[in-house]
Amino acid sequence: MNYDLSNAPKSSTKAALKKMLLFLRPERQKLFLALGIMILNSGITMLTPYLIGYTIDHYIQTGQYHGLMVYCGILLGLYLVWAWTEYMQTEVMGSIGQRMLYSLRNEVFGKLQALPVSFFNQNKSGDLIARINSDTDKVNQFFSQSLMRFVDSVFAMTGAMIFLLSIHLRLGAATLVPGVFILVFVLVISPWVKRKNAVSLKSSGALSGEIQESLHNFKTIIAFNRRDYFRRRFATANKDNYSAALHAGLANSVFVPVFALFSNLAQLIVLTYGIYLIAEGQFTIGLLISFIAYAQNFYQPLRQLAALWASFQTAMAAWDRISVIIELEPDLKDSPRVDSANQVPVISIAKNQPVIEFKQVHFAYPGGKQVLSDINFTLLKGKTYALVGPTGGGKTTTASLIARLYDPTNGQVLLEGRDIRSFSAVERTAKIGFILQEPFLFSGSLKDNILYGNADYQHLDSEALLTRMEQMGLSNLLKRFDQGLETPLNSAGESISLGQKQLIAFIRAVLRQPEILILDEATANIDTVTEQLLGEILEKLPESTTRVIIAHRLNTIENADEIFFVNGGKITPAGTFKHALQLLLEGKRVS
Ligand SMILES: Nc1ncnc2c1ncn2[C@@H]1O[C@H](COP(=O)(O)OP(=O)(O)OP(=O)(O)O)[C@@H](O)[C@H]1O
Repeated sequence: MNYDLSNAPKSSTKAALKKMLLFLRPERQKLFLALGIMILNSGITMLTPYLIGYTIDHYIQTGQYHGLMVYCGILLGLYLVWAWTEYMQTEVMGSIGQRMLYSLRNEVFGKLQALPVSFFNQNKSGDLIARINSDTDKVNQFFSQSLMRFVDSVFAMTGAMIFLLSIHLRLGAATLVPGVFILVFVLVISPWVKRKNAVSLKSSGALSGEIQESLHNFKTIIAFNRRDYFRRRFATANKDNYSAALHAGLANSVFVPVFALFSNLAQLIVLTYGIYLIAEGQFTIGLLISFIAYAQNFYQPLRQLAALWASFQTAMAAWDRISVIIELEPDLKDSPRVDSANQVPVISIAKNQPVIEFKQVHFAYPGGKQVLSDINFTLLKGKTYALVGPTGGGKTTTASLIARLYDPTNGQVLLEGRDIRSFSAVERTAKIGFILQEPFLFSGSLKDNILYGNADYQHLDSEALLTRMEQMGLSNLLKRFDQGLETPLNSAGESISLGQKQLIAFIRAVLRQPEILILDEATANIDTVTEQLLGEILEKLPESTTRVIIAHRLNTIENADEIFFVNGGKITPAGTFKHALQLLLEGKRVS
């Protein structure tokens, strides 16, 4: 399946909005509350100019100062309520935005946890970080700041429009004509603006990807003195981002002068036409003052809408980048037997029975060439197997299929006689332990790292854990660490050696006592004395444990019960250790 997010199709604004509203469902009540407050706020904004005009015509021009005082009091009260609604709408919408940001990030991150390895092969982590971190914040900013002003503006404009048309139909209609031009302009220009914003977000994702890649590989960069090369690559990505951001900024700002021009035009129409109407005796000064205020109430928010519209377009482009992840369906689907209430009981099979079977397995990485074709072999419970073969021959790929990091493109992998896809992830990972070529460590203590994913021992204190490790012969390995179980580690494991990292991965996998233990070059960086110790520990594992060892160092596989030669898309039994050695030296596949 193609998981490349950079080629994902863009959705229409309407479809994107629909999906976004679904996401806002839990906030329905709060949104209605905010809407109520906004209506009150806009109602006051609409009413006050009319009251001012009325006061001028009825009390100031006639000299009735008592009435003037009463209306001033009413206006003061309304302004106080208006100030309260301003505060409340910021408060309510701000909290909706923050909650949305919180659940959006959880949702996207949760989806990433469910996606298969091939997704991460096809997308740069820097870009994914940008999507989780800054794109979600763009959506939040729209919700917590812009949406409220957006709705506010729409209300204010609708109210102003009603007042303008009902005070004087013709003058009102003439005042609104420039608004129609603005509307047409917005409709025509918006798709272009959204596109510019999408390009800008994409390039800032690419920039994060570039930063992440060079930070991740900083040692190699320094060792090979490739700083200039990466500086140039960064400069290119930075320039692309700069120019995309500049274009997006220009696109976003195109609204402001156009809106301002047309709203000034509207003021001109009100003044000239209004004064003409007063001269004709069809209009009063008070009404003209109200009218000017309403025209402002209509065009002021319209000007604001220009900026808000840009924020909306950015949020929509960001939402596209987020929702494409949320909607991804993992292609590593479990077969239905896992989900049924009457799950097939897992019966432990006896020693020397088939534990793993490959049946006509074909495999190719997405967009890549065929790595394995028509593979058939069986691994028996309790035996030790070795996979040997030249670099790039397909050993890790075979091991990844045994651990179901990928599904075959064709054919079937059976675990204990059942399609491996019919096991839940929990069942499968309890049975299979995989020590990868590059051990994964996270920040915390050595103890945290070796108990990672071990539900049985998670609760053990250090003393109980040490006793358990002693029984399994693992405690001797702790001598390779100054502070034993409490040795602090950072996420990249920079504070310890590669061999030490492999030891941690080894202890972690062995402690779980899986039924099948796969070691992919797991001891390549460990000295021969310690390696012997590891060999003894592997010997101590229950008799029923099946071991699959991938190693270039031949002494590691000397004691294997069976050796497979992996090369050129084929896996063939290599017979004795001597024969395997000969094949490796010849570097050719068995026919
Ligand atoms: N994530 C990937 N995406 C695309 N192709 C890949 C990926 N991983 C491996 N390959 C390709 O699949 C083939 C087999 O790779 P694999 O890692 O299984 O070889 P290997 O025998 O384990 O090599 P080594 O001894 O170097 O570990 C290689 O041609 C490699 O380029």
